[in-house]
Amino acid sequence: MTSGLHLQSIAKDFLGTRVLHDISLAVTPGEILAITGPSGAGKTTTCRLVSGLEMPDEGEIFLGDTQLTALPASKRHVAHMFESYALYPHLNVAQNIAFPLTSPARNRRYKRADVEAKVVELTRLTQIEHLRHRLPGALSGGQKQRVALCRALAQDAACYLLDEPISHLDAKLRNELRGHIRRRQTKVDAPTLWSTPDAMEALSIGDRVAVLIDGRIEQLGTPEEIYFSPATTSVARLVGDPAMNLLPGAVAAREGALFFEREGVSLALPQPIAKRIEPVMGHGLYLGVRPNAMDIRDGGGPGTLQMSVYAWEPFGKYAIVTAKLGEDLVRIKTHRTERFAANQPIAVTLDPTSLVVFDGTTRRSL
Ligand SMILES: Nc1ncnc2c1ncn2[C@@H]1O[C@H](COP(=O)(O)OP(=O)(O)OP(=O)(O)O)[C@@H](O)[C@H]1O
Repeated sequence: MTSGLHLQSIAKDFLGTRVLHDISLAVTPGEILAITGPSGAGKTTTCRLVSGLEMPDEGEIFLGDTQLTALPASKRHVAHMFESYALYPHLNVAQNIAFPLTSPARNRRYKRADVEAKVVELTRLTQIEHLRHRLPGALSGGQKQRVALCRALAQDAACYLLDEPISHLDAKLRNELRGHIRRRQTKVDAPTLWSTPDAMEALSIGDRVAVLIDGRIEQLGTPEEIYFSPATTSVARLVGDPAMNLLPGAVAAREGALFFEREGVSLALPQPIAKRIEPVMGHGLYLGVRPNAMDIRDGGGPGTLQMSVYAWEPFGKYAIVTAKLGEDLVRIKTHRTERFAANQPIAVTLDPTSLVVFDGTTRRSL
């Protein structure tokens, strides 16, 4: 007896174009797998394949020992929260949330008091309790989104699919709800797929994260693996706020050490990185530097990079300085609170222990 959700080598075509390639995923009961990727990467299509709104062109989907692809959507016991909400316009908020529990199509019967208790619990959790008697037409986008979320979470499903469940809420509510929903879903005996274009949201909600780019899983791993060891430059570009800086350059060997070099930059690479680079000496490469692994210094000197300020964005305790390094723009997260003026020269140091190196041709990390 297997448990959890398994997607095995799934492929999907639309109008003769392949939009999902060889997708294999496993999500265990009580686990949240966050799927993140840019718009059009295939997140919604993946959810729709699991709930039965689309059929795969290749591959199989199992929920426990049941082959889902052989079942119609109504028999899959999957709670699907749609990105478009899909609320019933003639039912009020409470009736929309209760609908999957009270609909005659369901085999399980719930007591009225139990349904009411679920509605109260979930509307309270999502802070829409006061709207329980409103029709969807009289709700804001963010309120509708919370109704759709409650309707999915209210179900005793064998699998939960939450497609961009909190994207239209304000930042404070998003932060609060992430924690509440994480706590709730890791206690249920069913897997959860959470789709979001916001990679940082994916890292904070998922036990594991799948990064989907152009219909392919670019990387599947723990939030720490995705953040600290992005497998490719595409993942590196997606993750982080701001994302990792990627500096193109080359490696040169001098005096028994390896240096990252580009116009105006010569940086000795720490030994562990140098070892990984040796096999691809002579290739171009990208040096990946997180904005918080750089610091702005008062003076120049060996090991510092000379840049000029392009833009300065203060955020209270820290600021983001965008600076020009040759033709590239580099983003630096600094705890220095003074104002940086446009074109001001700055000296920047890098923390060598947090550098990531990518092959310039394959764009995979070394
Ligand atoms: N019914 C359809 N017919 C044709 N193409 C489709 C259809 N549905 C989706 N696609 C295409 O499939 C690809 C994946 O779309 P999908 O909606 O799964 O992406 P997504 O990652 O969820 O994007 P978003 O974050 O914008 O919602 C896109 O190129 C999209 O245009």
